[in-house]
Order: sequence, then C-alpha cells, then structure tokens
Amino acid sequence: MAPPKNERAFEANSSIVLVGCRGAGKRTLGFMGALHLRRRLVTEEHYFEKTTGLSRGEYLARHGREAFARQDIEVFKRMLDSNRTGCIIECGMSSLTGEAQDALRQYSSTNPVVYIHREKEQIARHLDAADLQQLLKADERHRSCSNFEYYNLYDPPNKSGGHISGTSSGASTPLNGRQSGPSKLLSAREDFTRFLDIVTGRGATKAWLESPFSVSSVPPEFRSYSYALRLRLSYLMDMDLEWEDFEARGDCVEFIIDHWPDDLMNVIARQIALIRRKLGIPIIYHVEENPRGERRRTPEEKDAMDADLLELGLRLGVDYISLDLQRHDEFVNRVLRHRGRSKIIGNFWYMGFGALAWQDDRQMENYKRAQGLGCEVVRMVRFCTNDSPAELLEGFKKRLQQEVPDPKPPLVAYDFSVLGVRTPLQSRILNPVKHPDMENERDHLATVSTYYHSYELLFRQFLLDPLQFYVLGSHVSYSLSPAMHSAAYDFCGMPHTFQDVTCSTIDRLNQICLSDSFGGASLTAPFKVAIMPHLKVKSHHATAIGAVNVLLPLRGKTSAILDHANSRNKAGPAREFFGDNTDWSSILTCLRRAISPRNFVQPSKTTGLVVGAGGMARAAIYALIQLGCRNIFIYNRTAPNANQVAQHFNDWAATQGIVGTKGGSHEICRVLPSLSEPWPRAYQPPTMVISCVPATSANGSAPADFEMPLDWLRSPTGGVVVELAYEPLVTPLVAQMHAVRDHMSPSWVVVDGLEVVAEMAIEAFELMTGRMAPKRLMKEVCRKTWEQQQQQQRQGSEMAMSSY
Ligand SMILES: O=C1C[C@@](O)(C(=O)O)C[C@@H](O)[C@@H]1O
Repeated sequence: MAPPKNERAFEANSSIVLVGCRGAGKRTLGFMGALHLRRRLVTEEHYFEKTTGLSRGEYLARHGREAFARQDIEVFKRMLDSNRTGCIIECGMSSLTGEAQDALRQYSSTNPVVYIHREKEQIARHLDAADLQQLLKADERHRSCSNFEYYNLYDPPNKSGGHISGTSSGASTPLNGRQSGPSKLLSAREDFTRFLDIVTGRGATKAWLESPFSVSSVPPEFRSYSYALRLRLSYLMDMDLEWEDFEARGDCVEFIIDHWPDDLMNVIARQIALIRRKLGIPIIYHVEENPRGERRRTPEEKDAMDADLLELGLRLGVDYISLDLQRHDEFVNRVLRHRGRSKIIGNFWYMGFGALAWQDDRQMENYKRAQGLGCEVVRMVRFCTNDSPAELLEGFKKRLQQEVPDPKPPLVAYDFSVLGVRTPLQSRILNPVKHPDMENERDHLATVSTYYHSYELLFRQFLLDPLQFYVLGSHVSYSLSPAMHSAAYDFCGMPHTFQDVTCSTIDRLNQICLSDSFGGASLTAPFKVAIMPHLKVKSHHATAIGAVNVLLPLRGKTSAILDHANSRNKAGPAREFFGDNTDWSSILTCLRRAISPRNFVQPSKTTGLVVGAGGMARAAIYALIQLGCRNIFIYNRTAPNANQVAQHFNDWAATQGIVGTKGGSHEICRVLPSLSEPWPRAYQPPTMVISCVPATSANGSAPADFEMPLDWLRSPTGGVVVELAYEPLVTPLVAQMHAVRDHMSPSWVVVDGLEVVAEMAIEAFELMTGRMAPKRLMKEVCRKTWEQQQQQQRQGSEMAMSSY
C-alpha cells in the first residue's frame, strides 16, 4: 500500500509565519529566528505603516473603524502573499479576525504557520486583567489556522547559576561565589532556534555535515545500540525527581500520554517544551489508547480524540510519532498525511493473551505493511507469558533479512511479560528503559532495565569492549580530563579508562594510538597542529582552524562514516584516525550562554578581541566567526605570531566569501600591536573578549598577566570575558573584570577557565563514546578535582616551607 501524500512537507526556504496573542513573545522569537536562519523579519505593524504611510492607530483615528478593518485585512493578505519565501513574518492583532484566519489557513498549505503560546501568567503581565480571559479564549482559535505550535517556555533569570539548558548546561558558580550568570533568554533562544531547525529540516543535516561523530548527527535508530527513556505524562505532572536527574539516561525520550488533565493540549505542549529544553534529546510521542482514570470510549470517540492528540504531536514537531497500525485506515492515513518532518514509528503491539507468534506469517505481513506505508521505524511488541524462546524472535529477524527487499526500516522487536521486558537486549535499538529511581507501578514495559544496566550488559556480553582513552601532550599531569571522563564512564556503565600520558613526539603518540584497545584521545600542545598532516579524515571545523584536539580511531568495516561512528566502544585494529576540534565549540557554547540579548552579535557592528596566538586562540577566533562576528582583533605579546594567525583566518575567510564589515580591505582579523594603543576609533569597543594565554609561567617564559587596557573597556553595553586559564582561577584579567563589574559596569559577564575546560571534556566524551554526557556530573567533578589539586599544592608548599 502506497503512503498518502505528505501535506506538511514545505520547501526549506518557505517563509515562516508566527501567530499568537500579545505577550506570547512573537517579536523576540521572530528576531532570534531571523538572525538564526539569516532571513528577513517582516512585522505586521511595520508592513502596515510602510504600505499605507500611517501607523495602525493613526489609520484608525483618521479613517474610522470600518475603513481600517478593510484596509487591515487587505494589507495582511498582501504581506503574506508578497513574502512567500526567505522571511519570518510576525503577525500582530489582525490574526484574531476570522478573515485573517481564513487567509492563514490557506497559507498553511504551502508555508509553516506557527502558533506561539506560553504560560498564562506570562501573557497576563502584558495585558489588562479585564481583557485577559477574552483574549486567551480568542487566542486558542490560532490553533485552527496554524500547522505548527511552539510553547514559549518562560526563561527565568538564572539565580542558582546551575541549570541545564538543552545540549549545554548552564554555568556553575565559581569558587569565589561570583556567578558568570548565563544570559537571560538564552534558553528561549536555544529552544526556538532548535525548533526552527526542525521546521526547516536543516538540523540533522547540519550536525552530520559539520561533525559526523557528534551525538546529534546519528539518529537513535541508526546507532549500534539505543535506548528510549519512557516518561509518562501522569508521572511528569507530579514528578519527584529533578529534570537534571534525567540527563544521559537514554538516547531519546518516549513521552507517553497516559492521562488527560484539564487543559490537556496546553499541558502536553508545555511538557514537550520542557523535555526539549532540559534534556535536548529526540522525542518519541506516544498516545496511550486507554488513558488512566478515563471511562471506556467507543471506537469512534477514540479515533477522534487520539487523532487530535497525535496531530498535536505533529504540530509540535516531535522527532517521532508512534502510530498504531492496527487502527482504522482512515485514522492511520490522517496521521501519515500530516506527518511533516516527524518520523513515523509504525507499531504492532500485541498487548493481551494470544499475541501473534513470531513465526506467524502475519507478523511478516505486518512488517511489510509498515514498510509500504513509509514508516521510518517498525516496532513490533508482544506480550507473552513464558512460552517464547529467544530463538523465535531471532528467527523472525533472520527471515525478515532474507525475505524483505531493501530499504528496510529499522526494526524494534521484543517480548514483554508482566515483569517487564524479558531481557533488555532483545532489540538493538530503542529498547525501553526507565530511570533507576522512578517509581511507576503502571509501566510494566520499563520496570526491568535502566540505561546503565543495559549498557553495562553490552560490555559483559562482549558486544562492546573496554577501551583506553587518554589526554596526550607535554604538560598533562595537571589535566582535569581523567577525573571528568572516568566519572562519566562510571555513570554510564562503561568499563573504559582514561589516563594522562606525558609525551611530545608523534612516534610515541603513534605507539599509543595503534593499540587495539585505543578508544580515543584528547590532544594538547604540541600535538594540536602537528597531528594535522597525519590525519586522513578531519571535521570541517578542524580543517578550517588548522588544529585538532580530539582523536578517534576509525574501525568501521567499510569506509562509510556511519559504520565508523557505530564502531565506537569496540576494540580492534585501526589504521586511520579522525580528528575534530571541540575547543572552538566549547568556547562558542560558553559565549552563547553568557552573552546578553543587548550584545547579540550584529555582524556589521560587533567587535571581538582574542588575546594570544596559539592553538586555543585560533579556536577562539573561529568561534567568533561562527557566531557571526566579522570584526576580530588579536593581541599577542609577540606580534609576528598574531600576524600569522590573522593571515590564516583572513585567507580562509576569503575562500568562504566571509568578509569584514569595515575598512577597505575587508579583512576580518586585525592585529593590535601593543597594549598602549588606543582602541581603533572606527570600531566599537569589544563586547566579547577571549583570553587564551597562560596566567602562570610556561616553558620558562614570564606569565602573560594580561589585563584589559581601560581604553579597550568602554563598551557601554558591557560584554563577556572568557578566560581560558584556570591556574590560578582568578587570573589578573578575571580579578580586573570582577572589579569593573562591581564598580563600573555590572553588565560584564565573566566565564572562568573551569567552565570552558569542563565543556571541552563533555564534548570530547560525546565524540569518543557516541553517548550523551552526564554534564552536571562532569562539571561538578571538574570543580571538585580542581579544588583537591589546589589543596594538595597548598599542603605541598606548606610542607616545603616547614622543612626549611
Ligand atoms: O585544552 C584542552 C584541555 C585539555 O588539555 C585537558 O587537559 O582537559 C584537553 C584538550 O583536548 C583541550 O583542548
């Protein structure tokens, strides 16, 4: 049976329309979205004024209500019509009228129309109490004229200094109690830009092209092993764990709607937004047929309500929709027609006694039907007593391999009993798992296994191998990486080890890397640049920067990258290696997290300053370029080295068509020859400063002791200072910025070296193992280990003093 046509497959460049009530945050999101997608922002208000020469208020006052209404709808339609591609369109109050909604409904057959809504209390802050109820009621009508929905979760200013936000965790509190203070609206920006990547379909492709070994570039159904963390709505509404506790507990979340609280649609939208913000992993959206506490429904009632609930999942742009293929064709077809970019998991669940046996031909027919309908994954699950030996399922999988033509959608298949899934490894992908501390007596399917146990079992059954990982370089005995990575292995049930090995020759590095049990290495000086000519495969970023700090063995049996990615955590000979750079991405994450909305990068204005000219300075420059900064200054004590780095990036930028925004030469990097130079008057003072020089003496040279000349510190909107050194943690620059913040300008944010180094280890762990890192844990271990090292050093020097 051929699948019905997908009616929500839009061209990637189609303009995206934002509708919703006042106070929902459309303007801010529109602005962020336009920057992210590099599109033009069209606002209804501005368009009206541009078209009629009058503001809406003026027009109303001058021409009266009726003429205004006529003009308003006409301008509204013209705005949509003349901006069909390449824009983000923010609708104002007009979208509350019936005629405008009809126009939107029609527009939504070719373009994404996103209904933006949020917590009522947040909207109430922008409205009179009298208007509120009426407006909120009218606002719900936006659902019927849109085809996407975005819940704009409140983004509170960070008080504790430690929150998880999507793929990257927030800042922890530095030891002196000062916080770097992640920027307000950071999570909103991350959430919304990720949502837009889903709507436009550019997310996965981008991740894959840029860093094919990153966790997000291999979808869970294509990993060698993957696990779905089951989270029920009934549990989430009243959970006794914190969101942070769910970090790195599954490759994706299966969100199960098993309960219908009041205001169900909005509750679901909010929970999806929370899962995205807090865990940042793909979501499988599953609607349970018999929700708890509800009366038995007729089949017609079931179909109508469940189709609406599934439709909501599609509108929210979830990654996977779990679709029961045993439901009526009409029901199945409606979901398939509206699937958009969500992947379909075609389900055949046999829940009661008398489930079809694996050897029954109808099972094979079921699989083929799902394949014919274009399902991206097929999930076949059987309830059994205890009469189903493992060989039967294995036999089914073998038969399927032989009988069904390619391309075959990945299969999830397992038996479960009243005690849960019978053995956790029946299915290779999307096995159900639970959190170890989660009490949920209703969830038979997940009562047995946790992510930790399932993974540990893979190693115990020799499906995966214990490996050795390293940090390699000439000064690594101080490295915090071994403690962070080891803690993460323990957390994840991986028997790997991570050691620091001091070495400085390529021969020695080779010796280590050629071992069959070599898992990967973090590289530091002198290898970051020296290794480049020895690597056959490098990420696009590493090539641009000219430096590598993460090395992975390539053990795939074919040359396909996916095959190599799926050979991680396995031993064996490796003749080729892959190099990536997480220095730049960690700096970028820290900058993004700390930069205030007032200082969001504007290519034509924003200025960045990088101090230093080594490998890390290169990564910092690249991070600034990736953020959109086109005016970058380099200061280094030895100016010729800075000239060389500037030259490298100016040459590279020219090949990419990236140009500076000021001066005749269009160069993006310039060198500041001395600290006594005044800040060049043609440029704004920097709002992003990244210091990449040691604060203690290294290799016999004097410590850099860098501080910002006061003339360079005149940004009226403050900015961010990222200090990469953490020996000592309060470097002269950090101390200076704390003083500036206390006495001159509180809008400077300081990111210390431990925050960046923890981020580097987190990203390296994910590349090396292919699994999400337990970020909060790694950050805690980073600070604790550093404190212990400091204490040991203090004790050491006290002992040395007393022996005099
Ligand atoms: O600079 C750093 C920190 C590091 O050297 C460490 O010790 O953790 C590891 C390197 O890969 C990274 O580039």
